[in-house]
Amino acid sequence: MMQQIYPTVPHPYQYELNKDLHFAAAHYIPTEKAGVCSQVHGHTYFANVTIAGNELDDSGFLVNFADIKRLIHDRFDHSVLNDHAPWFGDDTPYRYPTTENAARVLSEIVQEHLDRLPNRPLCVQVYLRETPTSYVVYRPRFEASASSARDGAGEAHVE
Ligand SMILES: Nc1nc2c(c(=O)[nH]1)N=C([C@H](O)[C@H](O)COP(=O)(O)OP(=O)(O)OP(=O)(O)O)CN2
Ligand SMILES: [Zn+2]
Repeated sequence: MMQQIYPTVPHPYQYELNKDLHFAAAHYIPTEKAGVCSQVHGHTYFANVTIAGNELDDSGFLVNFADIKRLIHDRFDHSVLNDHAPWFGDDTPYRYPTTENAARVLSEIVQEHLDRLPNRPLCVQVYLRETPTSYVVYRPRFEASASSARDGAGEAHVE
C-alpha cells in the first residue's frame, strides 16, 4: 500500500479517521477530447477517505475501517467503471468516470453508508490518485443546518 502525506481538510470535529485503499479498474472517457483516454485502459487507483465526527458507536468506532474497504474495493476492484450505473455512464459528463467524478462518487457511496449509522459521521474528503502524476481531492459541501443538527456542531460549517 502506498503511504504518503495527504492534504488536510479543515473541520470542527473531534475525531478524524483516514482509510487508505486501492483498486484496479478499467475505464474510458467517452469523448474525443480525452484523446487516448477515450480508449479502454486501466489503472490501479489509490484512495484516501477521510471521515470525521464527534460521536463513536458502541464498538468505539467512528466507522469500521473494513466497511470503507468493502464499500469501495469490493465494488470496483477488477471492474470497468463505466459499467457501474447509476454512478457512472456515458450519457452526461457528470457521470463520465473521470478522476473528478470518481472522487465524488466514492464520497457519495461512503456518505450513504455513514447516514445509516447512529453516530452519523461525515465523509469530509476523498483523495483519489489515478496515475503516478495525477490525482484529485474532493470535499463535499455540507449545509450548516445539517451538520449542526447532526451533532451539535453549532455554527460549524465544513466547506
Ligand atoms: N482532469 C482530468 N484529466 C484527465 C483525466 C481525468 O480523469 N481528469 N483522465 C485522463 C486519462 O484517463 C488518463 O488515464 C490519465 O491521464 P494522465 O495524467 O495524462 O496520464 P499519464 O500517465 O499519461 O501522465 P504523464 O504525467 O504524462 O505521464 C486524462 N486527463
Ligand atoms: Zn485513465
